[in-house]
Amino acid sequence: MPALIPLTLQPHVSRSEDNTFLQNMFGERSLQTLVKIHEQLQFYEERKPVPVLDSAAALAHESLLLVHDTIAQKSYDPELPPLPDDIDDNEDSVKIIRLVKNKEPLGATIRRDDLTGAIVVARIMRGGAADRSGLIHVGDELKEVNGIPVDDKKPEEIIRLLAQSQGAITFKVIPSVKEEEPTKEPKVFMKALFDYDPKDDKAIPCMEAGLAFKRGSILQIMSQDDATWWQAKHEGEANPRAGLIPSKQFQERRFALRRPDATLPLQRTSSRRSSGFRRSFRLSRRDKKTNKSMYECKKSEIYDTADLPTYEEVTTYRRPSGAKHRLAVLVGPPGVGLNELKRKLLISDPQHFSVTVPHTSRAKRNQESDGVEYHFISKHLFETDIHNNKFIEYGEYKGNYYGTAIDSVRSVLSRNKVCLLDVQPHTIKLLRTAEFKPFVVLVKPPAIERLRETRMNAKIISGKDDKGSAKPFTEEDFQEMVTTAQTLEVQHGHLFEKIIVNDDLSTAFGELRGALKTVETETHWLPVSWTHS
Ligand SMILES: Nc1ncnc2c1ncn2[C@@H]1O[C@H](COP(=O)(O)OP(=O)(O)OP(=O)(O)O)[C@@H](O)[C@H]1O
Repeated sequence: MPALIPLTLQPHVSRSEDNTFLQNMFGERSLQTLVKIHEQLQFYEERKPVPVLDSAAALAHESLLLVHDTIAQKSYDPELPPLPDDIDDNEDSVKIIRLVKNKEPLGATIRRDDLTGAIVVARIMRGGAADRSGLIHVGDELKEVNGIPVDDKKPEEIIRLLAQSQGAITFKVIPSVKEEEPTKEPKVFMKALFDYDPKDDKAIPCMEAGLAFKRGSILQIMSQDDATWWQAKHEGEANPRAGLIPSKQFQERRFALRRPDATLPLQRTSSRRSSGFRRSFRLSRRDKKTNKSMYECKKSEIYDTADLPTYEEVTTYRRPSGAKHRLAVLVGPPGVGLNELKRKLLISDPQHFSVTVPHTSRAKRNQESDGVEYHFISKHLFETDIHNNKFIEYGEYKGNYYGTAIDSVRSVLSRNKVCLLDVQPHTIKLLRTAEFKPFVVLVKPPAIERLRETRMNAKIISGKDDKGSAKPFTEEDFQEMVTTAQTLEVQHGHLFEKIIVNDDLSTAFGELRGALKTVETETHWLPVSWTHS
């Protein structure tokens, strides 16, 4: 039934199409409902109704918020019809997108398609403005920005155009046929083993989209879709926007190319002494005369080319109560004070800390007991054990072998004690297993001026002669300590979870003890591979 046109309007309606239009409009049910609501409201307004419930105002407020929330949670993106398969190039169906952009970047990168020459969206940064809008997708072809055609523009020019625009930006795009699958927030965390600054990276497709980080940073990897550029953000960072970082594979390749010397054997930092693995033996020895340079390193010091430090996947770990402790590994240049720090730890809590008992093939002396100063074994057995890789480190001095057996470490750990072990840096990688979960600390010397001040009365056990006599530090010792520490940090920095400067001894000791306490009791990051053995 045609609706009636109000009388007041009738004289103005002369054309038949106007008449049809008005009839249709007044015939619409929604309009009629609105008019009815309007009339009811007017009716009640005049009667000034009293609320039925005292809490009516609060209820109304709550309902309003509920309605707001319901609406806010709904997606009102326009549902575009899928593109037909037989899309004609000359008849591109375009999509007009209007985004309101504040100061943050758009969060998308573009490139010129080699084949078609078109400007296409190369990637969408997770959590960025473009991603959150859900309207722009990888592969979309960009035709216009704010009405300016971009076909003939270089990607850099377009980026500039985008960076300059504030507020609403209108894009005209030809949507890519394949739309990206929405993915769940990934839970992959990587510890960065190198420093990275996109400003120094010529290869990055968009410097502004890069994410800078330092060695030791924990990164949440948001996307590994691209083989060369991952998307990541700093762990715990509230901002959902991801940045570009080089992928593990790509960075490894770059490191391998950048460091042709990586395959060369390491230069010994000191020809004077083969420092390091004598140390873990010395603490448990009473015979102080025959220590030090008596051991010759037998393990290879070849730099492992597989050790290109990029990223290591990590996860959170908290030592279950009663579980074995992580192995506490100390590394540092000769004379820096590792022995002193271990001694202080042992004295501070002998029930809690312990060291390994070394093995030797030399004959037991009268005052010695097997298993106290050393485990005394035959030369033949020592050689068999070497052959069977039973030693973490071993050496030979005056025809006798000395070494730290892996089982000695196990023995300390199985007594539920923290095992303090100091090793040569190249040994660390043998210990990096789920069983030992080594917590590796580098002890560094302070600046040389401070060494001169603090070590005035200290003595270094000289390795120049075989007697191992203790002598005051020389200027050369200090210099060597500083340069060795620098080399250690450059070559093995990625292996250290903690770096302590041994300036004031009690401060350094406090720091070391605090760090050990933290790994014993608190949640921290650990390589994923160590958590499922
Ligand atoms: N912070 C410090 N301040 C002053 N003296 C120190 C400090 N740390 C260590 N020393 C002293 O320096 C000397 C060398 O220390 P220590 O023997 O512990 O070194 P080390 O790292 O074990 O060296 P190496 O393995 O080459 O023997 C000792 O006399 C020690 O008391």
